[in-house]
Amino acid sequence: MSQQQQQQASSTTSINVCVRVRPLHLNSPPPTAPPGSPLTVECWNLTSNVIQPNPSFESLSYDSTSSKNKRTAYAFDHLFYPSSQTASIYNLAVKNVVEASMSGYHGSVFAYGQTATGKTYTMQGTGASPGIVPLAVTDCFRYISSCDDREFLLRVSYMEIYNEQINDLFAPSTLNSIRIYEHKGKGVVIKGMKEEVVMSPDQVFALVAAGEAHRHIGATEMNENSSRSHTIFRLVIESRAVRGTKNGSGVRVSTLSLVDLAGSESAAQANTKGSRRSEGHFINKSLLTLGHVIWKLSEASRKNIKVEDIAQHIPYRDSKLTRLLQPSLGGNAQIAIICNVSPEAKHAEETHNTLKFASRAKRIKQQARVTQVLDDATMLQQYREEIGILRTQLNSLAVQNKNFQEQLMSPKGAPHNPEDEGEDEEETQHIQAAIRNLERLILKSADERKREMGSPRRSSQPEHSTKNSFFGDNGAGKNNLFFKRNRSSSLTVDVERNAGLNNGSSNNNNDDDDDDTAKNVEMETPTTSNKPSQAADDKRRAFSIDDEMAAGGSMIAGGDVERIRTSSIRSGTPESSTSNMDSVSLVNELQRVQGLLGAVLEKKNNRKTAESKIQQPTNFTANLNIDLSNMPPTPGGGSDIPTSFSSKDEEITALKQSNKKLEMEKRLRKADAQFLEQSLNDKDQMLCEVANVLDAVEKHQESLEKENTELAEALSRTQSILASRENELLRIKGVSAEEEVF
Ligand SMILES: Nc1ncnc2c1ncn2[C@@H]1O[C@H](COP(=O)(O)OP(=O)(O)OP(=O)(O)O)[C@@H](O)[C@H]1O
Repeated sequence: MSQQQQQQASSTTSINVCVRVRPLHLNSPPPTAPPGSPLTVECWNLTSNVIQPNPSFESLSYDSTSSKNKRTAYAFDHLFYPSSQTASIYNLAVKNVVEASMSGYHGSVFAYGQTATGKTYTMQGTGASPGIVPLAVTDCFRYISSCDDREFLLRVSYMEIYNEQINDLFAPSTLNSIRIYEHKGKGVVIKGMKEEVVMSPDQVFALVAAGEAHRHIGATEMNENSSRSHTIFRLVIESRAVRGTKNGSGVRVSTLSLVDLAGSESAAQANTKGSRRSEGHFINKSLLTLGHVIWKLSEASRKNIKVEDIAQHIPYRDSKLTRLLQPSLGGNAQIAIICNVSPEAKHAEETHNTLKFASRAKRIKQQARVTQVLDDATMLQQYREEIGILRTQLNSLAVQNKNFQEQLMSPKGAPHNPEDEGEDEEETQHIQAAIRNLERLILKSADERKREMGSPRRSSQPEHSTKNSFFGDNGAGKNNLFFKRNRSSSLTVDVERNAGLNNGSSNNNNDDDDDDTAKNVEMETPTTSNKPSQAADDKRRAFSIDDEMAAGGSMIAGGDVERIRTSSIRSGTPESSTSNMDSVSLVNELQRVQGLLGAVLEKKNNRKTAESKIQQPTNFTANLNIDLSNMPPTPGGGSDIPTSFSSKDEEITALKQSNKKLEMEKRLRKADAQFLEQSLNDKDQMLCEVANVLDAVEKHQESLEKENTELAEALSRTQSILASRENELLRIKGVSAEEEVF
């Protein structure tokens, strides 16, 4: 599906870099100092936003090769003392990134630093001191409730990079099926990652808590709950103006990535062995690549070179971490980096390394832009369209009912059939439930909801509760669900129930009586995909199931997650195809490409069949014609007005049947359209994979050709050397070549 995108330019910004110094001792309250006053913590002096070595600790000395370190002072946007609360870090360094993401800019927040310096403490926090993730999530919903002119659709994913492998923390069973590839126009795409549409902070906390249970954590000498992986929590934000929308203003799509990096560690200090040691190796290697990328980006900024212009020289591909972070680091995002350090003298060298990383990051210039998607590639737009269709159905049903009632009231009206009325009522309830379900996923402020409900354009029957508490009974900021999990234990039953994880459906904490009615109606509904309530329910679950219609919105602006979709193509990755490919694998690759092309053609054929199905009248329409033409003649000899009671009755029954069939046909067409769209998306996907593979094959072919040319050149050089040696030999022997032959 094409994605018409529009980007609004913004001014250049720097990365907001701050440093948090961990308390020296965890079991006693950290020393405090009035704001701005100096504080000495073991081997570091902290003053305002400057951190420098404490000269009185010179005797402890670090590595003799780094004597320069002993005098280096580092200044940052903010310096947080050991007594600082995460909430003040959030307010000073992160809040503006979160707000920027809500208004359409990509945003990223990283926690970086040596092992055991408090990265996870900062990102997740505790019940008493919530971390960046719960604070940011709560703020996002707060933003929505105070935003009167836009509506939002939020979805989340949670992943980790463990030993250079990406794991979906919402769906650990998808191990090995997640892939990253570069899509022309969409940038870096992650394929196979599960996303959940979310409607309240508690729902997000429950999901994150459930995801945490799958995260790799292990004990080392330095941290008994050490993260052995990098984790990325990602929120995709779609938003749209609700009033005064001009044509072409589109849907804004942005992401907020909250990244808890694993800590760098020395195998000796962490005293790791076996698998812990190899985990440490992967962690250090990816952090080294991240450091390299940051250094290159900072050098580019120092030389006033645009990051986009040198993207191919930045080693993003050298690790999964930098590959995933490429869209954030690549210039188009608002970024905050929280560098966690230890004040302990024995870690001074590592602390210097972190501070140097932070200083380099500070130099990087970003140019974030708002991305607007103009076509229907966003979920928000698709939901809106579906709601529009359902409302039209509802209105026509109401008109139909009104006409019917009028007919009944007329002196010659048909006899009342309570069963018919029941059916209509049921159908109305289905449609209303479907609208409610879709509307629930679209978030907006309470004022906006009230305004909508008062709007004469809407149906007179309320479809929504005026309650707009995203925050449930807990109230904003309590985040109880988030902290139910002990890092090393599994989830409580309570959390799983709240997350709605077992049935794969998104949970709504604001369920009221109306919603229960909706659920009952849906349960009674036969499960055909063209029932409106089912269609809506399917959409609601769309991000919890494996086989899913693509909505496109999640792949926008690069680096986004492509939602899980069943694909016939699972084997091999473009990345693996590009390296060390011998001729056998080249042949295999070509065969694979042929297979993919075959699959694309097959999909195309399917699509054609579906299209012709839509163009032809359906059986229902055909039957309808027969039914109408076979209507019994009226005993008035062609008069339009039936004279007998029973013929009127038959006419009404026939009309009702034909209406029902028309409705059915409409739904069938809708199902066909969905099928078409899915086919189209699948085809897009396959074409993209084919393009990737062809790229890889072409590249390999080029390298083989180059190798051939080199070999031919080497051969001809060897032949000429051989010829000259032979001539030399003959000359030494003193005979001519002809004499030698005879
Ligand atoms: N500012 C702080 N206040 C109180 N306790 C803290 C603080 N920072 C860290 N801690 C505690 O220090 C310990 C280690 O912190 P944490 O696990 O967050 O480190 P980390 O940097 O994420 O380590 P790793 O990289 O190994 O995962 C935890 O027990 C944590 O609660």
